[in-house]
Amino acid sequence: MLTLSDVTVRFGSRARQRTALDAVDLSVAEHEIVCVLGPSGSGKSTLLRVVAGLRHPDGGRVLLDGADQSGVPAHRRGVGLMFQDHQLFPQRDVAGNVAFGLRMRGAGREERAARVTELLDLVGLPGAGPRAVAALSGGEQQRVALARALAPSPRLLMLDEPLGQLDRGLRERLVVELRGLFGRLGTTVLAVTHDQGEAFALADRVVVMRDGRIAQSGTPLEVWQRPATAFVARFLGFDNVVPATVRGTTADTVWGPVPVPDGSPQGERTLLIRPAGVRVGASAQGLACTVGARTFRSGRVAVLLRQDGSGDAPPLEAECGLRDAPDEGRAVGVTFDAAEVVVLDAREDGGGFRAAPAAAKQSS
Ligand SMILES: Nc1ncnc2c1ncn2[C@@H]1O[C@H](COP(=O)(O)OP(=O)(O)OP(=O)(O)O)[C@@H](O)[C@H]1O
Repeated sequence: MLTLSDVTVRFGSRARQRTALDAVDLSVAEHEIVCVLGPSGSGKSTLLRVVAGLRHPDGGRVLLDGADQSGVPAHRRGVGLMFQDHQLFPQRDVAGNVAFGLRMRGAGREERAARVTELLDLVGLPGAGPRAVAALSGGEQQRVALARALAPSPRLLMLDEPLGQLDRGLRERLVVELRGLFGRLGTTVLAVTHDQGEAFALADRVVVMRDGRIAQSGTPLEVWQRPATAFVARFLGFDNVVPATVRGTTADTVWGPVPVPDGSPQGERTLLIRPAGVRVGASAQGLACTVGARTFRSGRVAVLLRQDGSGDAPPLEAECGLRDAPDEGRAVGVTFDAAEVVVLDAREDGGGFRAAPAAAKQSS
């Protein structure tokens, strides 16, 4: 349905040019839900704007159903776009907002009224047509914005941070509803978000962006289980990511030898140890560490461990159950579970990116 081929977008004058999209190739199949994920400034919104026709690419092509869109204005592309601040018209009631795109298309009064009723039922706001948008909660406004974007039956629906403004509980609920709704309607969706939890819950396929390029594309499970690079791993909220030399089923790391799964790539690599694979036991066993900070997270405890006698080694994060998490200051021994260790394909990719994982983690 949608193909981006070698799409490049640059901003600014020649002297201070910034490449927002750098030769991006991306395809979205009919009925597929693709979520583009990435830190602030990685090019997510620019990608949507190029597809919507709100920004012309400096290079490359955008194809919809095989047709080149250069020269096709935004309103002729048949794509719906919902922005993060939902931009409802405050002077119109709910029905007036939902009917907006239909009115632009010249639909008659009866057709509009029937479609508004259908859409408001669909998004769980039956009978809300006469209500003033200012009197709606954030979540209700979000549903109205969604109904408005869906009303003209766009062949492709694009969502920019669709649930960005909402509190976490509501977001988690709405994201499940959205996935169900798109599935029932067979809507093709391209959404962008910086929230990995949202992307993983909504998408059939996740595309991770970094500096205007695609760092990884795959199903949520593929990306979660096997991040392509250290950058992707860190963006997903994993902090136990270190250089390693892999020989056979052992990796040599700053934390000493770590077992890796059979058949892992060999040589100079980057290692990811999931917190669930860091086993905390009695101090006589394994790597000697001292328990540092503990953080409660979704019914589990993230425990930061400092390796004794090694000021240089980064802290190790372990995931413990609520009842068995060791107290701060306790001396423990750490062993590793190879099943939770991933040898990443390339050596550390320079992705010393540390700012976003904290934000990404909060929502996980
Ligand atoms: N109109 C513009 N003029 C100049 N630079 C721009 C413009 N729009 C975007 N950029 C730059 O292009 C890059 C990509 O921006 P974009 O808005 O696509 O990122 P994003 O991933 O959507 O970020 P966020 O999550 O913060 O919305 C950034 O470096 C940004 O500063």
